[in-house]
Amino acid sequence: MPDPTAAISLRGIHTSYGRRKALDGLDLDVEEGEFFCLLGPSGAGKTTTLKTVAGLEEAQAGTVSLDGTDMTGVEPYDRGVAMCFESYALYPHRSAYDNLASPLRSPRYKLPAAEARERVGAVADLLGIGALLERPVGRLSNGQRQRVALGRVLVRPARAFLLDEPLSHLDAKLRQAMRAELKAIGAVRRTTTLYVTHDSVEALALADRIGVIREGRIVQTGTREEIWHRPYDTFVARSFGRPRINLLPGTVTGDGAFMSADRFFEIPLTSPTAPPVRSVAPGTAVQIGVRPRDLSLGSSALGPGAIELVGSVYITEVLGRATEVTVRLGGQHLSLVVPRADAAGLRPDTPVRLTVRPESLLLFEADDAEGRPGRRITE
Ligand SMILES: Nc1ncnc2c1ncn2[C@@H]1O[C@H](COP(=O)(O)OP(=O)(O)OP(=O)(O)O)[C@@H](O)[C@H]1O
Repeated sequence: MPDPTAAISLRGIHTSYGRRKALDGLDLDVEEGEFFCLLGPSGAGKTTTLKTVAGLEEAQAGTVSLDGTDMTGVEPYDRGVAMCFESYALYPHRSAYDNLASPLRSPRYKLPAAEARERVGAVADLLGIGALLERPVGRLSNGQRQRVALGRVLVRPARAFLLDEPLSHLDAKLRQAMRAELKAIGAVRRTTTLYVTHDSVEALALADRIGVIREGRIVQTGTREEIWHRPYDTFVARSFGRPRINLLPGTVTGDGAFMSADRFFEIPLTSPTAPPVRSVAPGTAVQIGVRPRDLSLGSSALGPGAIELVGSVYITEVLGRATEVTVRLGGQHLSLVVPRADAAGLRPDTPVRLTVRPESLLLFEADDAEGRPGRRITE
């Protein structure tokens, strides 16, 4: 059943292009006024989801409801959503102002000229293109054009904005600045926004909630905290955080510890502060997950109760003010990120002690033979 209170509600959406499944029973609810990021790798079905909401793509099965109303048979134009594509269509010979104002001249809005001017001015200022309004779009940089394209969506009075990777053509610095501005626009307008990205940093920065999509289905929906601390499976865990979460294969022992696959090290799973583990039969193949920033060098850094591991340095790599240290533990590698000063003097083969708090450990089922990601076992 669609959620009648949700601004956007999708149920059981199936879409195929020929024999290729793009959406495979997708369910999604975006609440009124929410900034919702749909995150997933290339080909996961993100653009198809947006097009389905906009009515540009007809699903073979499933329902789309907007504000509780079933959209079956409703034309895109009448759905009241504004969509911005990654590839943007602008009028190159017309000014940025004209490009921004033209949607407001459509019979749908017919805004009084003064109000249209005011809306265009406000959006242009937010997007940092206020000074470029007189210039023909053909003479703007790619980044500036992308902002005009985004502006064309944001000027419209819409029940929802559908944005497909709108920052993808911007350089890193501008992306960061625009993220903050987009967040501000969201907060001011309180217009429901469904935002597609494959960039987890962007999703974490912008979203009220995130939906992680894989192979045409939503794997997990949650706030950034829920998704970070309680990832549904190893796919979601790997999708967030750079360097990536360490996932080491092993088994569960009879006395409730994790034993690495090469039997080189053991990690207790029953410390008083460790998250409870669903009961797993001894011998079950599992993976232990530890994020690189949750590991420290030296035995005392994390206080009493921390778990200690002993290995040797494999390689170090400076990442600005921090250093990524890859440590060899028997046959496996574990990556940690430490302040640069802590890594000074580390050379390949230097013996090191690592510590981690029990509460930072995540336990997952093993990924299965077909590559299906293992689900989280820790509560
Ligand atoms: N018009 C089309 N014809 C054939 N196959 C398509 C078409 N549009 C999408 N697909 C396929 O459907 C699947 C989902 O595509 P979609 O564009 O929704 O993914 P995406 O998550 O947006 O990816 P990207 O980040 O690369 O844009 C892919 O396998 C894609 O190749």
